[in-house]
Amino acid sequence: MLKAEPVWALGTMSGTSLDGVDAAALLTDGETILGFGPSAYRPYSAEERAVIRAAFGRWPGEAGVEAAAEVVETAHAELLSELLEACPEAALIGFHGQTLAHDPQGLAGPRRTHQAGDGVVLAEVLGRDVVWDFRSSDVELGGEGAPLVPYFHFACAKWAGLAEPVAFLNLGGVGNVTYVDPREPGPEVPGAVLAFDTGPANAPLDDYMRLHLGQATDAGGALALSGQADAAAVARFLAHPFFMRMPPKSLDRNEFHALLQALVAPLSEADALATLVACAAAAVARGGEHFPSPPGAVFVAGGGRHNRALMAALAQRLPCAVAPVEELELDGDMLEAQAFAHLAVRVARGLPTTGPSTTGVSALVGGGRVSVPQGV
Ligand SMILES: Nc1ncnc2c1ncn2[C@@H]1O[C@H](COP(=O)(O)OP(=O)(O)OP(=O)(O)O)[C@@H](O)[C@H]1O
Ligand SMILES: CC(=O)N[C@H]1[C@@H]2OC[C@@H](O2)[C@@H](O)[C@@H]1O[C@H](C)C(=O)O
Repeated sequence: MLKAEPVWALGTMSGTSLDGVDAAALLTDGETILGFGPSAYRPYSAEERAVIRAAFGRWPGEAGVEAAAEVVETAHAELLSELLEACPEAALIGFHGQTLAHDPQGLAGPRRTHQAGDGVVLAEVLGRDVVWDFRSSDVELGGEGAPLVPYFHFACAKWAGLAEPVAFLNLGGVGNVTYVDPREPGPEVPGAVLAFDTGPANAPLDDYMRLHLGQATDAGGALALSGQADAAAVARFLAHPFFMRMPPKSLDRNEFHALLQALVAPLSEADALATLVACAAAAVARGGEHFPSPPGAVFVAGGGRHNRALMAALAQRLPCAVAPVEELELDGDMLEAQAFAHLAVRVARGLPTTGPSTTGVSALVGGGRVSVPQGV
């Protein structure tokens, strides 16, 4: 176990959007952020993306999973070797892997979650201790296994010197939010954080663009901005049982796929995208009703903050200021990768990474396996 001195750690995220892998360096003792280091990004090629996409929804041992894991490991090994040249002092790596399937409620079989990519392989290749498989033990102990970034959001609020409750919103393929009260001493203290997935965010937009326009994304939200949201479709979306559940709660990337694509199928392309944007924003606003008190502001990270239609819809629906995390001098493209550096240090120090208020697990859990290079 590491001592409590701060160490440089690298963290990675390969998110549900499947655009590529983010990696970032962080100086932390697992509680306090002491500095941000270099970061790097490696997109997946179209071929690599297809291999991973073919394994979506699959569990270990099923067809295509090994090939997907190999793509994930290779991409991470390449990116992390590069980042280690910029930050050779990094002692530890937090490797999230790529979520292929997530069923913590056991809706389609046993309760389980599946991140492709083997930390043992990466530890050997990179010659560093690798912390990985962050979600399984939380799910095994009854939690949702997600979201995992909230304890890092708490550290970010402290780092930014905030003195009142705020929310951090990640708009990836799926959205997740953390209500943070930085007046509390630590994230594991009851009342310090409340976190949950808000609902689908960019995934339905990307899926629609790919299926109807042969493009990866609605850049800047331009097409959505030219359309009109269908209020009846948004109301039907909000009638989904997910929105009746109390947090903590989490989502599989594709849980809303069929419903949303069917709801917008009769609409024009611009109206369909405007409606999907309105659904993502409405889901966040619905989630905000669970906050114990109104936050001073919602700070947004993840690719969705580049979508002007989505940011405008959020500003319209939320009862407080909405701003990108850059307003706090944080990097909204690297926040998740930095979170896994922070979480790796927490695991190495034996500190919890999730708790009742973030995943619904009944006790504090330090989730993650540590693999040490054997040098063979
Ligand atoms: N310039 C842009 N304009 C509009 N949307 C964008 C832009 N840049 C990124 N996005 C959206 O953000 C998505 C990527 O966001 P991000 O990298 O935060 O997701 P992720 O980490 O893969 O997902 P998750 O957080 O759910 O795991 C893209 O797929 C796209 O939909
Ligand atoms: C199972 C899984 O990989 N979930 C992701 C996904 O993408 C966003 C949202 O859903 C979030 O809960 C989670 O990722 C972030 C990093 C988290 O665990 O905090």
